[in-house]
Amino acid sequence: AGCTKGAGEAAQPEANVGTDQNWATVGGGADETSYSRLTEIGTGNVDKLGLAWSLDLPGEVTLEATPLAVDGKIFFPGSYAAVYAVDALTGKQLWKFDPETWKHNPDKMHFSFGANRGVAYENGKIFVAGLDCRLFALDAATGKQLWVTETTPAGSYNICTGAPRTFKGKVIIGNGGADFGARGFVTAFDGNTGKQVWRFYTTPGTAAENKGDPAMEAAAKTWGADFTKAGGGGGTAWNGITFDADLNRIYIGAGNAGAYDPLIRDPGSKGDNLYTSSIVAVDADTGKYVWHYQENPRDSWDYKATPNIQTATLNIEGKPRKVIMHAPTNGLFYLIDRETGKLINQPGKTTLVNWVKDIDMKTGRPNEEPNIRYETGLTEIWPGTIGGHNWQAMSYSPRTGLVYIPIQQIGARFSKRGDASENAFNVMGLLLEPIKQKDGDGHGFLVAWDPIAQKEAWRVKNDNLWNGGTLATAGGLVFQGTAEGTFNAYNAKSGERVWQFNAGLGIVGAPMSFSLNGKQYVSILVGYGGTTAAYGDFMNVGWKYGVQPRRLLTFAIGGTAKLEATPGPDMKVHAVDDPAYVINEADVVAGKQLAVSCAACHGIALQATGTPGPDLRESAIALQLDSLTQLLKTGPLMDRGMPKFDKLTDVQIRQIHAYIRAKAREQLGLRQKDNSRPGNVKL
Ligand SMILES: O=C(O)c1cc(C(=O)O)c2c(n1)C(=O)C(=O)c1cc(C(=O)O)[nH]c1-2
Repeated sequence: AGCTKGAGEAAQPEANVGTDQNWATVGGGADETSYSRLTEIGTGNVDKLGLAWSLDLPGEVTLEATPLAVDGKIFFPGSYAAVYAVDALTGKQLWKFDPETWKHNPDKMHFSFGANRGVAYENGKIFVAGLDCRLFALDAATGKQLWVTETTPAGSYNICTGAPRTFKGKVIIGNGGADFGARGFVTAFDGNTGKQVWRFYTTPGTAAENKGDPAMEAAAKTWGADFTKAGGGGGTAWNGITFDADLNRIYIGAGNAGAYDPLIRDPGSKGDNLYTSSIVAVDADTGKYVWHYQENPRDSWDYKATPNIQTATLNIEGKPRKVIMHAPTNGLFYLIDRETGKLINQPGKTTLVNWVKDIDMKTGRPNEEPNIRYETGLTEIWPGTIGGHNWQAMSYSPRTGLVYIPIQQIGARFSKRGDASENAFNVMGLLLEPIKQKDGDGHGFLVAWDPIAQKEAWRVKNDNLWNGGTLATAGGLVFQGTAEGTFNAYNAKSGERVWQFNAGLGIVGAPMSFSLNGKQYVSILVGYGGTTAAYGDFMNVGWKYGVQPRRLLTFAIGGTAKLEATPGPDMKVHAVDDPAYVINEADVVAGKQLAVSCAACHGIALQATGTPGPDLRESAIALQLDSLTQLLKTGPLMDRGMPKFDKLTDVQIRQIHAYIRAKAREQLGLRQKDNSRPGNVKL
């Protein structure tokens, strides 16, 4: 298994990289390279690539998952973790399983945004985690539930949006909630029984809880005495988790620290706050700590190590090295020796980065730029909290030796004072908002990155910021969907766009490829969304709730199927006013604060663009007090993802209604725009 012939100097060993016939885990192979070894679809015939079939998915909203293809069937989760099984040849739905999270643990719907990043497969079973963090095992043949287990404690702020991964008869899942100080952990369960095998926490607990656990005792030394009282924690592993069969390890991508401001979450300390913003290697059988590499010591900016963690063997200066490749949200690209957890080379900057000069190669610690820790109260930082690269999978091709990263160029303003706009969120005492200032800000880029030279080979600019993950293939192609609804293929060496398909709706998920009866297919879920869709004012892509269908698309050479034409993007907000309605200003002020709970699904300051819920300024239900009251109190749309808010009083509902009315009038130019910020966001 040497280097691929004729693939150029940078070619790397291809054996065992990625996957071929089946695409049995969200990242393709266990190595999370999102690489297909199939070659039928290539640069020579991609112009003949066409739609083989499509499946409409009524009722779905955001679709973030990479589907799986196993032995002729495609499996994927919808927005709220309903699992679909589809015949891979015909696109016919075979079965659907719905975990009905809203019945089991409806409170968790209050801090959700309708997204699930994937299912796992092993030994004839499909595994999926509901938003409420119950983990289900299903019979892949029938969709029948085999077992279910709770993965988080009752009453926790953890939600589960990530894909489980399987390894050696086990299934592993993490959770989210760091922004609210939830303590992160991953748990491995027996795939046959659902019994817990081990659990690894990514931040320490109380002294009593840490006692006797060396990894937690070591981590606790990097936190002050009062962090548990202050509610500090985080490090939630809500996306990247990778199994390394060579070394029998699991790599955990731990999220940001919560609260973001270290003085709030960890008063009286200057510690690193392990294992937040770190990759942690643990033993796959026992969950015992092996090493960690912290990308952002004492994280203060919502930087997360959660993007997908790739494993590979690269020939570097003539020697095979077992590596991890990682592009976390902080904008750097890390090449790490996976045996030791040490950096192999100086991390490169994949996007606009202003928080760090470089990394000290002796200690592995960043040499931070001055005034990035809001020393003077206001800090502008690139990348911002949305990240230089977020959960959208990057891919790696051994044939080019390049990694294909869905990059974002975006900054954030952090402030402890009142100098922010209505787009700012006050998250536990710290104001933050995304900012666009420099050329290229607010755009995504498909970046081809050389991990050994630590430099860019080429980049393609996207029209919008928040785009899909990538697929690299042995046919010399890179596939990516975009916010504006195109599905593109590029020449993996040159970055030239060689194919494009209009998917009719923005894409955030990643494509995958599989082979059936000797023919290669490429599939992708179409369903714009994700947390960044809530920044409607900042980034209008024009997708409307309930207008463009959510779909699974499958392509093959010679495919001739056509998508039914549907309305294109509409940048206008069709706000509705009732001139007879008299706005009570005190209600608007109170309603604005209450409406913070609506932001994840209806947009920050009610500015929605492709969010999982409608734009309330256009919503017939929300604009009438009676129907809004009915909706919030009785929860008739809970099965569609709209929570019940039965703890709200009539007065509070009236206040929310006044705010919706006011925002509709602002939109129509009938009222002065209010750019002031809402109050503190704390659960
Ligand atoms: O701190 C957390 O635990 C947590 C969880 C999640 C999530 O569960 O999806 C996201 C984030 N953070 C986050 O910071 C982030 O940018 C993000 C984007 C998305 C998404 O699906 O679009 N989820 C999350």
